[in-house]
Amino acid sequence: MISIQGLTYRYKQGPTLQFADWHLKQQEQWLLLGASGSGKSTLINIMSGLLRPESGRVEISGTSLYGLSARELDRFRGRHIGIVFQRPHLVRSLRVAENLELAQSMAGLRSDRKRIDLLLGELGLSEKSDRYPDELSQGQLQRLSVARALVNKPLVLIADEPTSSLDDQNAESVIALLREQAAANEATLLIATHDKRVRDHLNNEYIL
Ligand SMILES: Nc1ncnc2c1ncn2[C@@H]1O[C@H](COP(=O)(O)OP(=O)(O)OP(=O)(O)O)[C@@H](O)[C@H]1O
Repeated sequence: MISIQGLTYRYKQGPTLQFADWHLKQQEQWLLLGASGSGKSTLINIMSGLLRPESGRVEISGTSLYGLSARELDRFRGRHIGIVFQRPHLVRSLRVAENLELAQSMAGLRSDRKRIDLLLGELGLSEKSDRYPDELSQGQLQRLSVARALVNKPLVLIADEPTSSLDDQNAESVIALLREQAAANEATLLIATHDKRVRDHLNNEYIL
């Protein structure tokens, strides 16, 4: 479903990174593990379509990401790849539901308020639908970024260090939320982390 082959990346004033081939099947749930500096964020960005590798391929459901034009890649990413960033990427001047509508229109999809209301309900944010991001707590913002990642029913849900700034209880609940939501949306889940607390929860590991 998602696979990488022969990937390398070279930073101009930095190291050349090589990544072993990897194949993730539909609906599998994986951890990407590695010490600080081992290349997790680099690999996540390449697999998310955000960073063109020096060589190699990333294939998602038969589409070679870096064979697409920039415009096609933007569309594909918006439509099929849900990314939960370490810090939520939200538009502060738009309300919660409007942020999700924006994610739909950026992927070239029609506004689907039913989908938005369903997700906000599942993530305990129904009452915040007309609020602005600045009016939300950290935990609520994190749930909103999960909603944003899932709103277009992506094939893949990718999270980069989703628990690094959280206490034990919140870390547990974010992992549970990602797992449940990936399963409910039939998405493949990939979590990059160096957080040992996450390790017990998923049994597929790719180690850098
Ligand atoms: N813009 C850059 N220019 C040069 N080198 C870079 C750049 N970004 C990252 N690197 C180097 O590339 C390597 C991999 O970095 P990356 O951020 O992918 O690691 P990571 O595993 O995500 O680390 P962490 O867990 O600390 O976030 C590191 O040695 C880093 O110093």
